[in-house]
Amino acid sequence: MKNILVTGAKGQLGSEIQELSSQYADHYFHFTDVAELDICDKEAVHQFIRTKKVDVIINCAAYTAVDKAEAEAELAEKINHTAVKYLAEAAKENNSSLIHISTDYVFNGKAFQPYSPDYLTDPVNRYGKTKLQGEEALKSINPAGSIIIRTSWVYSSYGNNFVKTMLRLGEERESLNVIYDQVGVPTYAQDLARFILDNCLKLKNEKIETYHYTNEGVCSWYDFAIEIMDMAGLDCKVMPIPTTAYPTPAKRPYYSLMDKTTLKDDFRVEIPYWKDSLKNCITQLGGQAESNVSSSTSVALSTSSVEN
Ligand SMILES: NC(=O)C1=CN([C@@H]2O[C@H](COP(=O)(O)OP(=O)(O)OC[C@H]3O[C@@H](n4cnc5c(N)ncnc54)[C@H](OP(=O)(O)O)[C@@H]3O)[C@@H](O)[C@H]2O)C=CC1
Ligand SMILES: Cc1cn([C@H]2C[C@H](O)[C@@H](COP(=O)(O)OP(=O)(O)O[C@H]3O[C@@H](C)C(=O)[C@@H](O)[C@H]3O)O2)c(=O)[nH]c1=O
Repeated sequence: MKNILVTGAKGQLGSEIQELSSQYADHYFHFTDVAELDICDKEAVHQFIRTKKVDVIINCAAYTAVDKAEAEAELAEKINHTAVKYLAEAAKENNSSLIHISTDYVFNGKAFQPYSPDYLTDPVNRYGKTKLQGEEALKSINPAGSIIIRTSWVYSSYGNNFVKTMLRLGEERESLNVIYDQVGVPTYAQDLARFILDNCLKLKNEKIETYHYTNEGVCSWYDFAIEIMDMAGLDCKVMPIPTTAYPTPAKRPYYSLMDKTTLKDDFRVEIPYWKDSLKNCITQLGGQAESNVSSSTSVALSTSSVEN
């Protein structure tokens, strides 16, 4: 039996872990979000981990608003860096392991083959910079049995994400411009949650390992949007545009593919193809919709009923 603390439990990944947790009844879970445990509160973090005798911390808490982070750099830095340091220090003191989640946005997007976990990092925006600072803090403190899992383009039926944005805009508009020259891999938070719960609760490594977990395959945001509209049965026409035609406060990496070889070798896992997982999520959204909107006939109709 492991005593597990999940931070940021109301976010996409935290919610998926929460939903799956009943299938892992041999463990005890503490689900906390900022109201129950603010990870920026050093004393509260130390006290929680010490008094609850936490064995494993799954840090799903983060500042994830990529564009807003350009203006709120200090807050992003506090949550994505300083708080990770507090969690790592508390983990080290209490012999707990820390499973920390990071991002493809630590890379600069200029590569042309998938980034290995030890490839040179060089974030192009504030969010990526603060996430990299968090990784570095964790590595230097090095609590035993801890890992960093970098993932990308996460979506879920919970929280806010690209899939739910596309479903909403797809209902509201006849056409939509979406960037075709940024490529990466969408990741269904439920798949990542399952991977963590199945594989990461009993790690024994002495030195922090960094792994990459995304769904299989590759696409651009444009391809992703086309597939979302198609699977949801929406008529909205998706038009491909270059990054230059969609100015945003934060730059995004053009190329975000990450090499999963070491994760697959070490954990012997099969990872779902992105389109199969997207279908599962859209089906789930449809199911949630039907229970919320009695006259709903399509998945797309329903997204606002589950939007935060
Ligand atoms: N979303 C994505 O596309 C990707 C995410 N990641 C990483 O995966 C991890 C999980 O992401 P995801 O589930 O999407 O994130 P979400 O933004 O959905 O969830 C993060 C949660 O953390 C909470 N939180 C914020 N500040 C604090 C705090 N001080 N103390 C405790 N909780 C806090 C948020 O609350 P509130 O909403 O109130 O701020 C929210 O509930 C993060 O580390 C993220 O960087 C990596 C790649 C892609
Ligand atoms: C809404 C919209 C977005 N886009 C583009 C902008 C951007 O390049 C891309 C994705 O936009 P979003 O703002 O939804 O996604 P973004 O917030 O950049 O997503 C990132 O979030 C963080 C937390 C991560 O860690 C990353 O892995 C990644 O998932 O799509 C369009 O081209 N058209 C549109 O209508």
